[in-house]
Amino acid sequence: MTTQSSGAEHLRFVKGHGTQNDFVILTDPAAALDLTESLVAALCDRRRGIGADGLLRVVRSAALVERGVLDRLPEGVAPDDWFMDYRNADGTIAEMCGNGVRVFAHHLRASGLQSHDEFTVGSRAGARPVIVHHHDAVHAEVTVEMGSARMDGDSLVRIGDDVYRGVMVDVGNPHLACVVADLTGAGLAAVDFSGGVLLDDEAFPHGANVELVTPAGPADQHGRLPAAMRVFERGVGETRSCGTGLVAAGAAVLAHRGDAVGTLCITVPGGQVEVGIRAAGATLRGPSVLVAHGELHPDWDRLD
Ligand SMILES: N[C@@H](CCC[C@H](N)C(=O)O)C(=O)O
Repeated sequence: MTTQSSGAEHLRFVKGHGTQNDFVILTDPAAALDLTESLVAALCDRRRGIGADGLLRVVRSAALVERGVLDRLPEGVAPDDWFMDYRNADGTIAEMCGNGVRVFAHHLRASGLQSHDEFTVGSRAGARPVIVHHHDAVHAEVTVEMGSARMDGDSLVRIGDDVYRGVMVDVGNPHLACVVADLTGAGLAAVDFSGGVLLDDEAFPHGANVELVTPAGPADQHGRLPAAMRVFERGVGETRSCGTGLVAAGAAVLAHRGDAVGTLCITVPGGQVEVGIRAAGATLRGPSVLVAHGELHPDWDRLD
């Protein structure tokens, strides 16, 4: 985790992204770091720190319980599993991050912390089995078993002057997935998220991530339905991709068609991801890129 220089600690980090949803990765097996909200927010700040949509701490699951970060291990997570301790860019904790799990799994394989291609990643939402299809030091393709996408009624969101109706979807974390069937690609690109999103607090007491998704024609030669999506993330703002949001959007598009299962290829501003919705659970398959390795200066956050 650290190297010593002049008696001061230099915190090592990796920077990575999954379809341009980007993360600072800190390897901290024994949960020795005190990840305060302000520390995470400063690290994720694009001017003051490294800059990212979120932070992934790589930690042994048992260590989080021993250090009191978690009360108990989430369902299906073993004490020895590597745990993705996820934080949003504003420092808040979220239960799950789909793009994060792909990048996390890639980092484990590329760094040698994991020697198999199929293993389980722990998250606050439970165990997330992964398959690393191929990887090198920079690029990988990873499938994540995302668990179920539970749909639970409708709600509304205001974005600028427009109000959208969506379906509330729990993918371990909360989403409002709005299928806007008559929106063109250009119309989707023109939506202005700069004023944020206004949700129904009663429907989402802990906030939610909001997806606007538009189906984009018939299935491709692989039987995948195309769609396009933009997302506004809780604790971050607009991001160029959101893995849990892609699963929520995929389930919502299928429900809109009257289907319970199917496969989609969804385009987001940061790239393309394949989403499978099955009775047994959802899958997310897509790329991961490890962009850089670095070391924080011990005085990096001194403000004078
Ligand atoms: N970008 C993530 C989701 C991160 C958590 C989210 N902002 C929340 O607060 O629930 C993804 O890829 O799923």
